[in-house]
Amino acid sequence: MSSPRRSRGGNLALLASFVRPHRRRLLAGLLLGLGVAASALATPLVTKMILDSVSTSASLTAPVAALLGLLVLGVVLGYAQATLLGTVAENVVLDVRTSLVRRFFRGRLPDLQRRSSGELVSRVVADTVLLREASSTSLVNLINGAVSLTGTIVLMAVLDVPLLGVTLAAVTVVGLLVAALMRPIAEAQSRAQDEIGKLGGVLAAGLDAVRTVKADGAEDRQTQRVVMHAEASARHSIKAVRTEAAAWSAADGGIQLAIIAILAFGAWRVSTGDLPVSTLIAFLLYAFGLVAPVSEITLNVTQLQAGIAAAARIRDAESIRTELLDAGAPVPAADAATAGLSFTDVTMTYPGSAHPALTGFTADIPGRGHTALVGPSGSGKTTVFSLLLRFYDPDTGVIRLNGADHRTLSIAAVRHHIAYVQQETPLLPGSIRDNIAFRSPDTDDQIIWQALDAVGLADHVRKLPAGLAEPAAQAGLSGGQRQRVALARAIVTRPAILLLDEATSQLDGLTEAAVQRIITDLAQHSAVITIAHRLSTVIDADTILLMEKGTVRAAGTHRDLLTRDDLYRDLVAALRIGS
Ligand SMILES: Nc1ncnc2c1ncn2[C@@H]1O[C@H](COP(=O)(O)OP(=O)(O)OP(=O)(O)O)[C@@H](O)[C@H]1O
Repeated sequence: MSSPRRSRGGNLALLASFVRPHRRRLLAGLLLGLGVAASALATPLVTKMILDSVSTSASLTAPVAALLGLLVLGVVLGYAQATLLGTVAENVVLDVRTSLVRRFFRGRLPDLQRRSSGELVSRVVADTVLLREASSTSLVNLINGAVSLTGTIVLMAVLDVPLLGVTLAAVTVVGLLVAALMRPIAEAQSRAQDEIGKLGGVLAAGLDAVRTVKADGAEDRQTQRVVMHAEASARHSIKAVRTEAAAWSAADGGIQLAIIAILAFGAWRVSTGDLPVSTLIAFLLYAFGLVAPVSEITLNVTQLQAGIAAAARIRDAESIRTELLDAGAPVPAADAATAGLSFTDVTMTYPGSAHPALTGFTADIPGRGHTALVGPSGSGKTTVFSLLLRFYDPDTGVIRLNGADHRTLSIAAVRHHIAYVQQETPLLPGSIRDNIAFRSPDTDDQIIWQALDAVGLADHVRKLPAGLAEPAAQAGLSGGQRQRVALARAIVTRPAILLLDEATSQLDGLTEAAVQRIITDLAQHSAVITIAHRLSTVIDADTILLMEKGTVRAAGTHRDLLTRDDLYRDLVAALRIGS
């Protein structure tokens, strides 16, 4: 995704919006910077006083002391400014990182799925670094540089107007040249960062699928796909660096040329008696002093531009809409008449999709018992789960939970009511304990061990060097064991509804038996809804909902459907789940 391009004014306002919460400290940083600039500006004037004292044989003590005082003042104020601005910069980065990460985890699924996770990671990791300099140091240094430049020019005017004319001519030419180079630099920097975002996306996807990449011998091709973006980024960055170097050289060369012109013109005026030598020396000191603000302005404008582009990308990531997790009513208590779930004529089309995933889906699922969803690929089984978890809302129709319209309930309350075991069960960061007590981190170890026992993993975990504290990623868990960890996570919460998307593969005998036991056990007091992929699961289901093209084609028990539905018979035969 390329970053949005806006007007310069709009971009500066965008950058300012990140800085606004820190404006007081930024202002203090600016004032300290002005102090540094003032002490630097006063130095040549005091130098002139010393030179004049030499010719008039006056005491040198006061001007030398003033010079030392200015030196100490400059150093102290400079130190204070650097630490203050550095702290502001880190705080801006921390604020942005915190708000982005919060937004990503609270983001609506459709918005998140439109972006690659690698790109989102690069927003938090890389773009915030560019924002750091721009949002504090560059902004303040730019103002300091401009003030120093103006101050230097004013003091030059006080010293000698004809020499100032030479200086201004040089500064104007340099300024115009540098300004012309700024836009190409900004564009190249922005393109380089866009490529880094894409690189993050391709790299993360490739690493997620590293087993497939290796099995298919695609290491080099995959590397090339990532490196292609790194190369493109480097190409744009090199272009930016070259143009920046041209801007620097123009600025530096222009000022050096001005100094030579001042020296030649000034020396001639000294020789004609129009200019005292001390004035020429003071003027030259100011001319040398011009190098610093001019290069400061050049450097900070380029940094500011990079930061502005990063700010635009960060704001774009912030357009991910968040879920209002707590708005709405709690889930009503179940009574005999209303307990469970009902779908009435539910239709749902994924954003951007031409065909509905569910159409006229109607079903009643009791508050207790095992309901299995069976159907061909793409028939809408996962979509039913996504609607129940409120990852999406139906376009039309009503879902009721214990009699209450699902949409009037708070998302947090609905999800609290449900445990979800995905087909692909990624391990979460942290230990085995963290993975199982994910929903309630203070769950008692005894309950965790019971859950591990129920899924047949207790012996395996006991043998791990750190037991429950073993980092999950290092615990050497097979696909089936990972699904059992997810099952253990689901049952420690004693959910009112368990959604289980059964693994199509990876189920060893032990896992299959554990799944079976848990379904039977939980179904005594909860609604267990499975997307069933094996015979043992469907045979035991109290009700099977046979789905086709986003709707319920038939409902009944395994035996029922075997006798009366061709599609079910075909599915049973094709999946080899039938007897
Ligand atoms: N995020 C999405 N965006 C657009 N269309 C989607 C999305 N997810 C699913 N679909 C489409 O919605 C329809 C139903 O998909 P769903 O995943 O619910 O089917 P399923 O029965 O679970 O399939 P499977 O058994 O293969 O997992 C399919 O046509 C699918 O292509």
